[in-house]
Amino acid sequence: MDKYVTRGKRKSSHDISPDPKLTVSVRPAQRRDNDDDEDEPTEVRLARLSSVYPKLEQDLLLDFLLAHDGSVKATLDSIKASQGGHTVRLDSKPSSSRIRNVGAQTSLRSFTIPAAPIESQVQSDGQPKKKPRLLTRKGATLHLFDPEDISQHTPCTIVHNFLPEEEANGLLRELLEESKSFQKITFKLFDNVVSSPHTSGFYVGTDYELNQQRSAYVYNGARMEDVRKLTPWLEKIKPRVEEAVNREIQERIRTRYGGKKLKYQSPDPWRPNAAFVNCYNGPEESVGWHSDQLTYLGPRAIIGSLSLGVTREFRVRRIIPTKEQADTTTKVEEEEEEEEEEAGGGQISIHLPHNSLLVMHPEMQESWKHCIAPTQTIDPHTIAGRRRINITYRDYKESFHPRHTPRCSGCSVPAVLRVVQKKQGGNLGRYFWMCHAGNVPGKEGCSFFQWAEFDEDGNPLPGTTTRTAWTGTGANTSK
Ligand SMILES: O=C(O)CCC(=O)C(=O)O
Ligand SMILES: [Fe+2]
Repeated sequence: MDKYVTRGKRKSSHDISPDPKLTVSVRPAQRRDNDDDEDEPTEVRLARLSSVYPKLEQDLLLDFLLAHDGSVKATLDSIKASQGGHTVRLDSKPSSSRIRNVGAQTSLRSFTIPAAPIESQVQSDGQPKKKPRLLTRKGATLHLFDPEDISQHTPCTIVHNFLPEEEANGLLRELLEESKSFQKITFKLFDNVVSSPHTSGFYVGTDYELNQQRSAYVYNGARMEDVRKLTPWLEKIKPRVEEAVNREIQERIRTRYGGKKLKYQSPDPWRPNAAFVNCYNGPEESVGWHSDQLTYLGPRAIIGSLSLGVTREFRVRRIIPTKEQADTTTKVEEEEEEEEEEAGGGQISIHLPHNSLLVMHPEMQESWKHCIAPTQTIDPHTIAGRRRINITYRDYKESFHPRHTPRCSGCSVPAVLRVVQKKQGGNLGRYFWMCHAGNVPGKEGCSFFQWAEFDEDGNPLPGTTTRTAWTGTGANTSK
């Protein structure tokens, strides 16, 4: 019972935060199911809803309740109003798969957030309108299914049923076979060597890239030996992903950034030339909270992520900044940050079904973290069984090839690109290069540190190679 949503600062009678001081009030015998009682705990409200709609799952009822600020009356009115005309027939016997199915979940917009056409999100002066407030509470998870909700409230967009079915299945079959030889990634976390709780493989397009990856690029302080050529299916769908991601990028610029790309975002089309393929074999396999490495992608990186097989939850949470804004921060981001700060920073869960393409937009890696949460159960997939395959297509930029980027002279490991994600020191949002040897099993890090400077389009500026001793700026560890 720890999933809650709060709206704005309103501490109203409908604030449904779990307050340990609240005692379960005894419901007066004559109370009608649609009366609201200020002191009533969520459990009791849920039980009242459940008594009217016994066949609906508790999770779904809770979602509805939360979408109505905890008001049982408003929830019941809304459900009644939705009967007959709505996509989900709430009064009919719900098959649990239908209710839980991504395609069948109603959107939050349908309930409390006025549905606005995309165009109307941009004001006449070109500035994006403030989005409807939808806040997550610390320690709480807000589940989003609807593409418009996801686009509004996260730095991601999603395309369901992305490929024709036979192609998605062909790709899945091929990668399930490939995944038999995938490895766990090992890295050093503080003084321990840890390995990722899932397996992965890395693919590039050409022989030249393959050689470069083996001889020049460094990951977690080590060379990657197992680099593979894109498989026929990975190669085949690459142009589709490219086309869709570029379309989503333009759509986002138009509808969310007021028609102008973000500072440091590349104006060039996104061109995927590498893919990490992840395999999660069973509900317990996962990937922990992280931001993806910017080192070879540059600032404001964009990633196209295709999911196949078992549906899993992709969780995102904003890294809470302070009021001190860095100059890279956009107006949209400032507003979102303020909201998050007020809310105390919860997490949002995006459900990724088979054959869905998730685009991680340029706000994602610098300001948010993401993970694939371990879970108790999964719905087995007809082809994949317990497994989920995920492909993250990436655009490795020539200007971020290790031959162009700073290298630490104290040890042989090339520097990694990071961003200051914490307020201390007044450098929030600034990029820097640092030695990654501290993350290499068996190697100690050195103090190499250097601020990274880019032009408006995210290209490294020449002559920014002054070496400075590492003093600690509150930077966060990347994956
Ligand atoms: O499996 C996923 O959807 C995400 C994987 C991921 O975050 C990564 O490869 O960096
Ligand atoms: Fe990631």
